[in-house]
Amino acid sequence: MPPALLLVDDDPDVLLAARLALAELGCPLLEAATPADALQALAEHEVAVVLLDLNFRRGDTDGREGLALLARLQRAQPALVVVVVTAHAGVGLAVQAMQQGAADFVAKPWSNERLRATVRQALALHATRHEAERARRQAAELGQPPAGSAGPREAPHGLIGESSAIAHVRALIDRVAPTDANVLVLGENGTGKELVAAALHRASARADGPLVTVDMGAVPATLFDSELFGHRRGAFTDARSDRVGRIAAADGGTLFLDEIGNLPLALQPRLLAVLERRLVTPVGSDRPLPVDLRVVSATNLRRDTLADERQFRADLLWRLNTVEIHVPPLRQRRQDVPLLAEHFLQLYARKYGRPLRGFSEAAQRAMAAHDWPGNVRALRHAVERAVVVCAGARIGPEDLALAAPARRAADGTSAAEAADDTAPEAANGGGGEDLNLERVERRVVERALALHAWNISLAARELGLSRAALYRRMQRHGL
Ligand SMILES: Nc1ncnc2c1ncn2[C@@H]1O[C@H](COP(=O)(O)OP(=O)(O)OP(=O)(O)O)[C@@H](O)[C@H]1O
Repeated sequence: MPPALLLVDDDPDVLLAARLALAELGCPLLEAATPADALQALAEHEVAVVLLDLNFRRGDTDGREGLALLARLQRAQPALVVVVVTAHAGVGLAVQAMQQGAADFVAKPWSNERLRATVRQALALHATRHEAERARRQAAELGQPPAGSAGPREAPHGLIGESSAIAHVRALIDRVAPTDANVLVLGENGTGKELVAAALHRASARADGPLVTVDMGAVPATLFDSELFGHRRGAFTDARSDRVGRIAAADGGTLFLDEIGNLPLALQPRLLAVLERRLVTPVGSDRPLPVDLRVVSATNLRRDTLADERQFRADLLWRLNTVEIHVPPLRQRRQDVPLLAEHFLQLYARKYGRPLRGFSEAAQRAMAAHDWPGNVRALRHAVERAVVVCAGARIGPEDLALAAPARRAADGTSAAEAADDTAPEAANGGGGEDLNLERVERRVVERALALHAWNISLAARELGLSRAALYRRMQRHGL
């Protein structure tokens, strides 16, 4: 159900007229005839926009009550978008309302077209505010918790864990962040490399500047120049307007080059040239622009693969890895599993409104024995899934649905081997071919991941999916 539009007026005829005019917008309409009704509607429903008649009490002409209600509505819900309605002579009042935070105004008698256009814009504004709020919450979740709310071992890096390995990573971040040194973050997929990059940015002198991420595995070679360097209008057929490239967008901040190991050899000199000269020339322009940025890059390739000049140019590597931070796989820091699991449990219990009492002992044992080939991301997905499906007060091993390789990994089989022989018979009780679409999909996703050593970009390419689409599937299957 989309959030509602609340109409506040004590004149039933005006309410009816507004209802008729706005019905075609397709969002739920609520009505309130008094301030108390309006505040109650706000408490009981998800409201995006309020259409508030400032002179909602008949005979009231100075709009005092309307303005007071405007303030109370905004206090109750800061993301709310309020459009005020005034009598035709009341433009001064409308201006006053807008100074107090109303987003727009409509004068009576209104034109239905204008009213609809205004409300449409208000709904769009609410969607933007809502999205910004969601992004803010997500950023907090990802490691920028609001002051005072972080757990003791979490702040300020957002990197949870008490293993000496993660303590070492945190100490390196502290030491390196204030310098302008380029940093290369190494580690398997899902170990937290992006969190490290974000932590470096936040703790640097560039924290007030932008942090711009480029997934080097996802930029098609044909769009590389335009995406990174930008283009001028008319530079090629589809260039209808100027476009700022990602590198210029990071000016004054940090450029995070994710999956740098996937940058084709042929394109590497282009990136190197920009990093060496600190000048970027948009496609179709002959004026290089100076850029001031710090580069953090990340890859899941092993150090020795990266050092192989047939894959990666030594001069580019040398530019990127002034400092290297290695984030170890979760199986090498198993002490972090309980803390991370507990953190994700609290996060998702809140998100899904499920007051769970923790993990059963068997679940804790299963998590401790698991190999976690997908690292922290897989743990996060497993706990989210468990929170959603758990029927009891505590999460059991069956809720976690750890993939077969995990359970076998505890007996010594490697995760990749086990992923490779996830037998269909296991799923359908031993006979015939298992054609259950969900299970087939899970197996295929698992195989692609195992085949590419959990390199998300390569597995996504193999499956013909975008990285985001693969992440969604991994999440659904608890991988
Ligand atoms: N130490 C940690 N504390 C809390 N959350 C973590 C930690 N490490 C990873 N995560 C979480 O795990 C998920 C994966 O982390 P992230 O995206 O940083 O990994 P990555 O190594 O960059 O993965 P990829 O190589 O696939 O892009 C994210 O949801 C992140 O918040």
